[in-house]
Amino acid sequence: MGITYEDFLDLEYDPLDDDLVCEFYIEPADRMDWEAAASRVASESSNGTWAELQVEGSVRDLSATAFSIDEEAGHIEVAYPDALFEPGSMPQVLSCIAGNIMGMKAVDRIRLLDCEWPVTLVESFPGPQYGSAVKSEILDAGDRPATATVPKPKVGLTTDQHATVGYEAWTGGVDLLKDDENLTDQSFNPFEDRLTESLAQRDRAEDETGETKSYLLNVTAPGSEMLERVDMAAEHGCEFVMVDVVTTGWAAVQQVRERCERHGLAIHAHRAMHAAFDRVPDHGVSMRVIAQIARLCGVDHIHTGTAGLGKLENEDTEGINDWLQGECHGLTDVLPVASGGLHPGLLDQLLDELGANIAVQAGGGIHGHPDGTHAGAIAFRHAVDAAAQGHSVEDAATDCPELERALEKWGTETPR
Ligand SMILES: O=C(COP(=O)(O)O)[C@H](O)[C@H](O)COP(=O)(O)O
Ligand SMILES: [Mg+2]
Repeated sequence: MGITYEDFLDLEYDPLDDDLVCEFYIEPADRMDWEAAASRVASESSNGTWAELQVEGSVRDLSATAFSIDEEAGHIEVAYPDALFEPGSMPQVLSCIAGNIMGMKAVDRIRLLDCEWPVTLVESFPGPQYGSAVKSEILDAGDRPATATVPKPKVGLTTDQHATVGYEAWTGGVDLLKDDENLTDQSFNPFEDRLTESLAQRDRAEDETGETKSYLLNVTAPGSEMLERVDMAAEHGCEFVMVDVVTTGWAAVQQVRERCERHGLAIHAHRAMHAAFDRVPDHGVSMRVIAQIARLCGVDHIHTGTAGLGKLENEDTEGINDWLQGECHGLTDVLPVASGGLHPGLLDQLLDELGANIAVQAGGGIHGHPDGTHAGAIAFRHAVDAAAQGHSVEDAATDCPELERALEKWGTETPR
């Protein structure tokens, strides 16, 4: 029996409960009508190809089905049979639903917009260990956002300078020191030295403030080295690790998740490079899907933007955050991180948009304070506390000179 790509289309098909259903935006190529393009997407992303194939037996059980086409919206839906996927392997799932189809000539543009994950596939992934519960299980953030800061300049500080910035920020009220996305193990600030010296300053800050403080240590590294860094974090008493999830790749994230399970370490996902996939609105993979992948793989926090208030392009943050903290076959939720161009003057607007069950991160918005890091941290934390109680940052500034100075410098505007 011969199959061609037309066999991957059935507009009467009703997806099974254990099908993975993916929604794509597509622009069919000139020579392709909508049905042919939708079929080619289903075919190439499951087990077909451009040529007619002679196949026997159960091969067809692995074929995907394009079952809905909305030409006006440019959206199609494709149902993938559970048997197509290797349980628990995110690389293999993505090699299907975001693989060759991203570059095939049958479509001029294609964007994976959203996935409906079936319980069978969801249960094959660990999901987060803590999720937003880190705010109370590890930190003292309670009902307010967790706060974090990245030393700036993002790389170049010595280990001593880095740890000192941490001390200044922690004693100013920030919960978490965070490495920047490209700070790993460089000669000017070696990984293990940074870990031990920062944690020594963390201990000092905890003694002085009586608050729990911790460190989002960037363990990003090739293969087994990254796992060794996770072990070092645990050995030295750190409660978190940070991973650049897109540049390391999802198989590596899954390995880190497995290692972190052993140590009870929470995972902070930095998403550097995501914009290569999600910034151009008519092609690639949406941040919504990247966030879904990250939750399945088991990160506890992930950057999802600032609802347009910060310095970076943001997709539909609210929809992503709602999914990350919504029900999905019993998966633990994920704490969304708002970061990128934030400063104290934006925090009431930010919480109006995103609520308080988030983490908020500021680098320049703390270290760029006219009176330095410690004052910047005081201003940031005071603004967070006030915003979490529904007060404006202007009102909050009346009893916080450091916040008043921050507002004098940055006002309540988005930076450019
Ligand atoms: O270092 C920062 C922000 O520093 P600053 O506070 O100085 O802007 C983060 O890398 C960005 O937030 C990443 O972007 P996103 O959070 O959108 O992934
Ligand atoms: Mg950064």
